[in-house]
Amino acid sequence: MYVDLGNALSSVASPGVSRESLDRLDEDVAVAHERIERGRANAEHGYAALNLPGTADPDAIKATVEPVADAEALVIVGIGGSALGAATLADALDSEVDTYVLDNVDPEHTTALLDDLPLSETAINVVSRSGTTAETLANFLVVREAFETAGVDWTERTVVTTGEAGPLRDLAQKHDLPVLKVPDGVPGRFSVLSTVGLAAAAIRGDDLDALLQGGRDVAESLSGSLFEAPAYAYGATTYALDTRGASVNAMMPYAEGLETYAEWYAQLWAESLGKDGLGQTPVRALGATDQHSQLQLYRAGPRNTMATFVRPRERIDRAIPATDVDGLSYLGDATLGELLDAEFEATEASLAAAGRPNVRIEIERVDERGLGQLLYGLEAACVLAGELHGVDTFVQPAVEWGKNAARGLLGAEGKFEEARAVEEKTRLRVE
Ligand SMILES: O=P(O)(O)OC[C@H]1O[C@H](O)[C@H](O)[C@@H](O)[C@@H]1O
Repeated sequence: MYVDLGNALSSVASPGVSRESLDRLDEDVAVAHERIERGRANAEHGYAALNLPGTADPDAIKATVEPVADAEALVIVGIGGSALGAATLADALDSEVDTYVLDNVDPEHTTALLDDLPLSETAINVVSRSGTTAETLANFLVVREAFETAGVDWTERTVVTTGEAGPLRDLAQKHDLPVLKVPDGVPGRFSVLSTVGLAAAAIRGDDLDALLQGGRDVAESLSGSLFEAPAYAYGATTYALDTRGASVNAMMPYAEGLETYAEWYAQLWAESLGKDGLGQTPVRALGATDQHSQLQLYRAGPRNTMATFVRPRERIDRAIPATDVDGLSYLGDATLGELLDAEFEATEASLAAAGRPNVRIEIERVDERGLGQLLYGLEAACVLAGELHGVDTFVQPAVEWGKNAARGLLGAEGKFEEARAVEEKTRLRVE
């Protein structure tokens, strides 16, 4: 993973960070790095996730999913950190296994998907760390029933990924389902390189070793200086820009397969850093598509936004056929990849020319190793940014509040006092 901070410097952009400020910030990076290393060494909650490239066991994962290795289709049932990592891999990597993610409880969508799937050839990977998340459990019950109605034994087609205990673990034991344990100390949004993201990847036939190798590439580069560790360079620069007014960070990969990566990043950034009145709002964008929608705002709107560009240095390319149509002949000398790269360079330069901060992240190509680098790299960047901001990166109490309110409304057992806030809503109706 390569990071270029040039367009974040105050000589280019406002807000921007001076080279001298980065040098001073590097002392804080050294302190934060020590804290992170201590957390990793003691496998503390959250920090333990940065050990996954060395602790995940790809062979055990492959062995556990073996009963569904013949699947033609895969449904991942999960939400948030229990879906977005696997969804990112599925979006980016080719597989013969058609992969679908049920991470919402829209009945029309769920019904349409189940109606279309070849259920007897379909594998289910139901994923919930807590084993209690209402959306995931509800969707799983619906999927199960669809299999039963079609006369397909769902117990033969299901792999469960969950924590040590909980309702989903109980259900798996009752039906003797293959179960993968979510490792201790790994919050959902940091779990893609564990059983949470890798079970689906294994069913799809992705190269787990290369994914973990990508993670190791970045892990090995972590050091006490942002000038030596690309992941820290990114984390420290976003922190510096945020504290200087860039409260929005638009993630804009220039690769169609990385569209879901921007979604994954949005959860990582929002849930980890949005605390104590702090945080940088993540925005999902896609190059070149969103040049034609969002870019106007980023170049000419309020000076509160930084852009993060991600691009692979190599891609499988395709020539643009020659044409003699007036004004279009220049396209015939190019490839689609060259056009996309030109759009990328032009957009980056256009923001810099307007004094708008942006950072470039590159990988060699969108493959398992490159994805391992991008995923682990942003996790390490996020942990560093959390240290610099002084927030508790690994909790999400605000999300838990809403989960409790929804469960209370549905009449779940237990005291969900948050549900009362729904009744107490302030109303000013206009009809
Ligand atoms: O894996 P689960 O326990 O089902 O949790 C799924 C998701 O639930 C909540 O929304 C949390 O805020 C997320 O961080 C978590 O990833």
